[in-house]
Amino acid sequence: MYGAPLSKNAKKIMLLGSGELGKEVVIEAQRLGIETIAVDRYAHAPAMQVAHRSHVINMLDGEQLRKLIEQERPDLIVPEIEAIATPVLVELEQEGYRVIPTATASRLTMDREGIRRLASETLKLRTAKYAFADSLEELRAGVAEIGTPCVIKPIMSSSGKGQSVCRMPDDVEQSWNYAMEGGRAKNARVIIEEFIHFDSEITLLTVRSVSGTTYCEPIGHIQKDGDYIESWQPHAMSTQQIEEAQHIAKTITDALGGYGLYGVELFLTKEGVYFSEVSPRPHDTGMVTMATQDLSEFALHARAILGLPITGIRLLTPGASYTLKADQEQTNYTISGLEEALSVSNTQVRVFGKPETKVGRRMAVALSSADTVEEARKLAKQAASALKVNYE
Ligand SMILES: Nc1ncnc2c1ncn2[C@@H]1O[C@H](COP(=O)(O)OP(=O)(O)OP(=O)(O)O)[C@@H](O)[C@H]1O
Ligand SMILES: NCC(=O)N[C@@H]1O[C@H](COP(=O)([O-])[O-])[C@@H](O)[C@H]1O
Ligand SMILES: [Mg+2]
Repeated sequence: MYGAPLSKNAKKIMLLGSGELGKEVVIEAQRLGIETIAVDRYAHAPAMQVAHRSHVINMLDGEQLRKLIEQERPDLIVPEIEAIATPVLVELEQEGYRVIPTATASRLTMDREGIRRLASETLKLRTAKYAFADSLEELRAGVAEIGTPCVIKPIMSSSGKGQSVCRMPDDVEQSWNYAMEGGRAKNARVIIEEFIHFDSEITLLTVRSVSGTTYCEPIGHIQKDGDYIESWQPHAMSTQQIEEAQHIAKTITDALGGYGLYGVELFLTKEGVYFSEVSPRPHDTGMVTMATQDLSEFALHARAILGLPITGIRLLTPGASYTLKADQEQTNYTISGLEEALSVSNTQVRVFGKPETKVGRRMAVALSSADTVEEARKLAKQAASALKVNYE
């Protein structure tokens, strides 16, 4: 039971992080008559453009974060990125605020160490071998222990920022410097992971709601430099692989708890399924569900966090997504080619409206459906290739 947005009985959600994923969550929440507040580190972020109001703060600054939450008093605090002062969210939860899915889930997934130790050491899930390092010297020792090739990532980063593959011991210094430039927080800690030669990788979207735990059909994807380029649904898997994937997803999401949609990232190998990481929120590769499912991952997240039932998730058609990325840093840009992209059959485009481009920044995505995944992938790629970022 709640009133109209902006009225005294409104139900308010506050998004911490306001990128392309949050923009769709805001749209879905508004379809249910929710008042939405978008927060991020910069103005005119995508979700801010559709929310009722917005704030620009440094979300890694606990004082600023607490002050804003106490001023707005949202019913639900909905983290949309990792880089947030999560200890403050833990305190606020103890004081009676609701954090989605839980403050502990956002604290543990804020950095790669918390979630990796939970998955591997506490829950005994199969993961790549790993070590941590706080300095170049420790990194050399970590690489010697794990062996090459290995993957080196800042413990707090996303979309592949600061991530590199270290192919031989001589690469260590370059990987260290790259990680130091790419990390989100000024934290000089990295994870070293054994390189897994997987056959394919998937995201298993897993929803925890008042109706229980439900899984979407698996989403296959291809990543380049640690960031997703292309995804499709459903990804062909054996019954045994599906069972193993769902078991891992259930184990990790039960441990993290709460209501909401999780993106469980898994590697499929000959030796079995590996847990890679988990987002306690909609996943970038899951944007494909806007073209494939009756309820997209964003609609599912909105329903779940509001405590509303989810009686089933229907895959209506195979589909695919393909991203458009910028390759320069500019404040003035245009996107061209929409006419051509939308001439591709069964295709939609989402333009995020980010105010600036950066090298490798995702600016839009093409979404296509077809009778087969192969055909959908071709269409989405064709549409995305027609789009172009132009700079002044
Ligand atoms: N140990 C590994 N072995 C092989 N490939 C890996 C490994 N770790 C990461 N990768 C590759 O890099 C991609 C990105 O890694 P990861 O998901 O850890 O980074 P991220 O920055 O958290 O990305 P995102 O925020 O987009 O999920 C993976 O999807 C996979 O393709
Ligand atoms: N892999 C996580 C992911 O895709 N997150 C999405 O990207 C935004 C940041 O984009 P930006 O770096 O372009 O501002 C986040 O706000 C979220 O929507
Ligand atoms: Mg990932």
